[in-house]
Amino acid sequence: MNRKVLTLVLIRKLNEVLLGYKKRGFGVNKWNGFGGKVEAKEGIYEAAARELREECGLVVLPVNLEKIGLINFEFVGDPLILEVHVFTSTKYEGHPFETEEMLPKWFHVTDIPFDDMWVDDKLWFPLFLSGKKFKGYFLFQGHDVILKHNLENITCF
Ligand SMILES: CNc1ncnc2c1ncn2[C@@H]1O[C@H](COP(=O)(O)OP(=O)(O)OP(=O)(O)O)[C@@H](O)[C@H]1O
Repeated sequence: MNRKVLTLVLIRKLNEVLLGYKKRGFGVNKWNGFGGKVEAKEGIYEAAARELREECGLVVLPVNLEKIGLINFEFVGDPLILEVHVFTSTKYEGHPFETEEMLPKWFHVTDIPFDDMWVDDKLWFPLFLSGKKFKGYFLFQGHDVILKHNLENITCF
């Protein structure tokens, strides 16, 4: 089984979450957190901080990232498992700006654009928004249909 390790960073203010509109590549035209592939010889926290900076200019120290989720995604017909490590942080520097990859925007927690996000987000975002940690698995058929999933609350990583 092949695995690709990815990061996903959700920056939070009291009542808002920073999302980015993906302009190219995997998940194009969807709102999502910031993230991407962990490179060889790079730690997962460092990778998360690097991707955030590359995609919207915000600077976060790896120690200020809190790991809140681990999700494995499988796509029917594809042997590659996406292992996504989800982080949050309220401690960042800078102001988000548009890059070649993402258009950042703050969303109120009651106004998350689920209809224009990955369909799994609707299931685990409520856990994130209520400060819970979770592990999950999603089996996708194509990019829009979830055939099977499980999601569990955990107390710590
Ligand atoms: C299937 N359901 C999903 N639900 C929510 N989020 C998902 C996701 N599947 C992937 N993601 C996230 O989408 C980003 C892809 O990032 P992306 O820049 O395309 O990755 P990668 O570094 O491989 O790109 P390049 O190969 O360098 O172009 C990355 O944050 C990853 O965690």
